[in-house]
Amino acid sequence: MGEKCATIFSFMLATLLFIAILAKFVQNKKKNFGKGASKFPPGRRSWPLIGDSFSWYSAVASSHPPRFVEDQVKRPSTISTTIKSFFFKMFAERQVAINLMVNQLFGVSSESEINKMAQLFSDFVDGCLSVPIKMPGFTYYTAMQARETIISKINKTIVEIRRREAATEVGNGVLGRLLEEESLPDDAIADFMINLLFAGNETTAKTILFAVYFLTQCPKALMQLTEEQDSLRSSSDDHMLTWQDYKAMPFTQCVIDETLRVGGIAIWLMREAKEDVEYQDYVIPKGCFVVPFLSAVHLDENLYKGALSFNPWRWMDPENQEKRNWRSSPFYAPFGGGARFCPGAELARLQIALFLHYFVTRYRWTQIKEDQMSFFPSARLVNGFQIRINKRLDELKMQ
Ligand code: HEM
Repeated sequence: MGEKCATIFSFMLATLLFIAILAKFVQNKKKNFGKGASKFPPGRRSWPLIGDSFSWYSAVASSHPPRFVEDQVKRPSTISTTIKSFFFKMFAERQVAINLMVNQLFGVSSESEINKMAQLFSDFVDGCLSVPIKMPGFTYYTAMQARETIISKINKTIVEIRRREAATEVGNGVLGRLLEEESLPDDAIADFMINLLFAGNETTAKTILFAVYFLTQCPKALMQLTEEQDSLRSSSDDHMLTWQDYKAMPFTQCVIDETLRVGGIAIWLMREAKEDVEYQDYVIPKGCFVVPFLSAVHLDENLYKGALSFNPWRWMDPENQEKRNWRSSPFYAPFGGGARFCPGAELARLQIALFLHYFVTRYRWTQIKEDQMSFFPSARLVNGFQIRINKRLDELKMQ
């Protein structure tokens, strides 16, 4: 019953929000039109109230989200504006990633503490993309409760670290390091920690999943990557990778780039025009949502030949070297760009490379169920990517 009420409330609130956004949109449109030579960017304006939510949903739930942009944009254009409002809940298939993040950020190593924190964080993430109703029974309410508990735990840890005067000791994770910066107030530190947990949580884990998925579909790439990683392995006695090893993985880097191009988990970004923005002959009116649709660029056949296929060798082509610069290329931006560029990009790439190294040099696997990508409610493989993993024969012999 409670759940039913929550659904009705959610629906009503969503409808009200749609209307409010629409009203704002119409108001802005009126205000900005007929102001001279400037015009609205090309493309459909979408339906009243529902916007393009249905076509958006059907595109992102498929394995080819750029279809949304392809359907919208009648002639080539890099900008598409639309009204959108959608509420969705994320799936909870991220335990391992959360555990790792909790361990690294807070320096917590007790398993029960990590699990408790991970559960709280999972509740928090679920509520971040839900209808904001702060009443018991609603996901948002649970999330806000979880957030409070996380903050109070962070504050307790801060007090404890200070009491032990252990902030300089290695092992306190990012939290300990932040405390060394005495100028930061405690609530800013707590906020920063929560943001980091949120941003770094699923991203790397999902990209690793997609990398293994693509490699499974492309045995030739898997073989070349394994050869590269095997050669690095045999060159060091203790099997520990060094920074030099990391820098000597050209093909692995191509695999990472291609994974981020075909299966980049940030398929689009969200911005709001804070003022009228002029772009070429057009004006994007203040208040409009602007959606830079990254995957529409990454999967554009005009930019990438055979854009839909996983082809890591394309990044060896001298013609693609300029395009490849993920820090500044307008054609390849898996980590965003500009002021909000992902600060975890280098770390994520390193983690992916390390994972691939240890995975392919130690294990073999077989996919046991067909799968496909979907990007709703978040990037995932619809059947959970079921594989059977075995230790490599040479690994077994060494034991
Ligand atoms: C493959 C993994 C990752 C991908 C594809 C990715 C992608 C992105 C993208 C596209 C943005 C820009 C969002 C926007 O412009 O609205 C972003 C922002 C951000 N990312 Fe990542 N990210 C990854 C891993 C990480 C990791 C591991 C961390 C932290 C440990 C992290 C922390 C952040 C933060 C804090 C922001 C917000 C920056 C700001 O708003 O100023 N990311 N990420």
